[in-house]
Amino acid sequence: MTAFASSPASPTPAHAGGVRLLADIGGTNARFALEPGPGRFEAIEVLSCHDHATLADAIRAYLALPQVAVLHGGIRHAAIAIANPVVGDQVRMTNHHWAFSIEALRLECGFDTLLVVNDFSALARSLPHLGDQKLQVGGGAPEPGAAIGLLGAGTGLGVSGLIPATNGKPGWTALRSEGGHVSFSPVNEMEVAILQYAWREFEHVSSERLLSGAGVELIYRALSDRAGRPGEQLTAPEISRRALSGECALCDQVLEAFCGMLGTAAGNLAITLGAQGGVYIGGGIVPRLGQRFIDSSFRSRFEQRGRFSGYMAQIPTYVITAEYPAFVGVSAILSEKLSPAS
Ligand SMILES: Nc1ncnc2c1ncn2[C@@H]1O[C@H](COP(=O)(O)OP(=O)(O)OP(=O)(O)O)[C@@H](O)[C@H]1O
Repeated sequence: MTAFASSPASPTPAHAGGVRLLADIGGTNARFALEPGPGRFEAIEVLSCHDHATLADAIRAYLALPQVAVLHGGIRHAAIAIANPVVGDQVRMTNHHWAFSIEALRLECGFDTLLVVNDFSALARSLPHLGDQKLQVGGGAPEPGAAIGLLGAGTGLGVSGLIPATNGKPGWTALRSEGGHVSFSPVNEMEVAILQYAWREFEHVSSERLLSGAGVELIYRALSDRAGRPGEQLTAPEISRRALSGECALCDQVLEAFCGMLGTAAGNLAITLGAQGGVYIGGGIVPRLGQRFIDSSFRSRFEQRGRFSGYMAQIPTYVITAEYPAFVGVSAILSEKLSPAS
């Protein structure tokens, strides 16, 4: 478990319905926070999904932590962003074994309200509120009111976006997308070789199979095989570490391939949505690459679009630098659901 300092107290009023519980559940990390008042995130903790048999166990473990328990006298309202499609009451994670009924979980935890939404739909809702917690990587100014794209590589590849609200009100509608599962499209010989290697393991090679932590490891195996060193295995964090320290040329090639492929995927999303409001990159991997990502072929691959290269050159791309942006989105969704009763 990793603990982080609480955000500083702010003068926003307390929620009338008491302290709220917010969670962002990925295939590897379960991030929790308490929200005593609008936009105040406190007692942020990151638990490992693998340490808990069920999501209910992880929630109970978080709420019982001494530094958390002291801040709440029981939770009435909670919202969870989770890495899988959410349709109906039954939830089954794509990249982890947790599965549950939303209503059964609500009753088990004793909440009045439990909202469960897709993690990238929640993250998309946070984009208009990021302020300076993003870093622009190329392109011009975003076109006001135009669609916005979002993708993030972590345990999986999350995809979403924002389109202007269509109900006549100001604001945005977040897309419910499973765009990480589009078919991977190689654009050069090396990527064709990586695809051919991936076909040995998967009948359908989606973008997520390569643009994720497991994907970094697969690219490493593919390029090792191509270099005549088959069978080498390294974890994604170790590949990054060796690449960034300069001690492994092959690892650096893997990161370069990963960033280039992400550029193509981001460009595909931009051109499909007409995302002239920009494309945002989230997820756990890219922020860990720092300057190496900025210096990579990501942006040139984003723009490499034949007759549409000029169109793409105008579209800004951003790396999300906020540490816990999904809490902002999931908090807004819960507030909307409870408003004005709470
Ligand atoms: N330095 C690194 N370089 C490359 N990959 C990394 C690095 N550190 C962690 N990873 C990989 O990132 C993944 C975890 O990503 P993240 O922190 O976004 O988790 P998550 O929110 O649980 O994922 P998701 O929301 O996609 O299910 C793991 O596959 C891990 O191997």
